[in-house]
Amino acid sequence: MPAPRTVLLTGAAGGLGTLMRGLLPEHGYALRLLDLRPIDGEPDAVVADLADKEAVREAVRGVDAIIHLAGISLEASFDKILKANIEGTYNLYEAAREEGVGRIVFASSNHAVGYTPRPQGDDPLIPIDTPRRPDTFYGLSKCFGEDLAQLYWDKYGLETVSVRIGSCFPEPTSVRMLSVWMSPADGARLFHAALTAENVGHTVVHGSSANTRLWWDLTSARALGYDPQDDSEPYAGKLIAEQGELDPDNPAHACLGGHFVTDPPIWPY
Ligand SMILES: NC(=O)C1=CN([C@@H]2O[C@H](COP(=O)(O)OP(=O)(O)OC[C@H]3O[C@@H](n4cnc5c(N)ncnc54)[C@H](O)[C@@H]3O)[C@@H](O)[C@H]2O)C=CC1
Ligand SMILES: O=C(O)[C@H]1OC(=O)[C@H](O)[C@@H](O)[C@@H]1O
Repeated sequence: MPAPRTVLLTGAAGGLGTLMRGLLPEHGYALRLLDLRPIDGEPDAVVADLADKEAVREAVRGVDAIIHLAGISLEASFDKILKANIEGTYNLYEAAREEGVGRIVFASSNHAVGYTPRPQGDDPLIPIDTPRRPDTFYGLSKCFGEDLAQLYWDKYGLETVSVRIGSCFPEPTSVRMLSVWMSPADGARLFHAALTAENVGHTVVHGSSANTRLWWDLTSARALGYDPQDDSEPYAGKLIAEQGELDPDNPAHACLGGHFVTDPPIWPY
């Protein structure tokens, strides 16, 4: 596959989309933007719902690859998740197949395996082939997306890198995030590696920085050429002083998915 230049970024108005709009052009990409919501200062962005199959097909036409971030990013009712994350991701893959797009980078999540106990003491890091244990309907939709990606690779030769993102924000804001944080700059490095590595088929990777307190194995991400440069450790002293160490007897501290394993739906719309 020739190196992609023009990349459709779905979910471009969101938190991660906004960070990536700032960082990915430095890696040489021309971005086409799509979101449900208009984006300030981006009059050419496609404002469309993933439910609108015609609009999605038009948006993917002519791009070399897609970074798929759009969707509901927290727990919500099953009906909402079904529409945005399950049907929406299906519509995007169908459009990509019909338009001959060669590769998608799919924003999966740690919540696809959120009930996995976090390593404690000398426990080994969580491997990338750990069994699925979604912690929410949201996490379940990410399992669906990964399986859809596998189907479209096996059946149609459309490649995907599914990135089980930990927490990608400018700074970690909780003690848990010290272990799963992905700095925005490392996020852009990982997306770049996922777009350019050869022969990925469908590859699943963990998405985080090289944190001192890492909970999961980054081998499959590094095999794409990802070389993380950041570590959450400088934030550790302040966060632990404010919040205390994780309590292994608290279910919301005992699993990879953190409070997603215990909280009710929190999507605001
Ligand atoms: N930020 C993080 O740390 C993590 C993010 N992810 C995933 O990465 C992606 C981006 O996350 P964030 O930027 O944090 O979420 P966000 O909620 O800030 O952004 C999501 C964007 O998708 C758009 N969107 C929602 N439904 C849509 C639809 N039907 N059609 C078109 N656009 C739609 C929203 O308008 C929003 O701008 C999400 O898929 C999320 O599940 C996964 C793990 C961690
Ligand atoms: O686990 C986490 O920290 C993150 O995981 C996700 O999948 C969510 O989209 C994000 O809003 C959370 O902050």
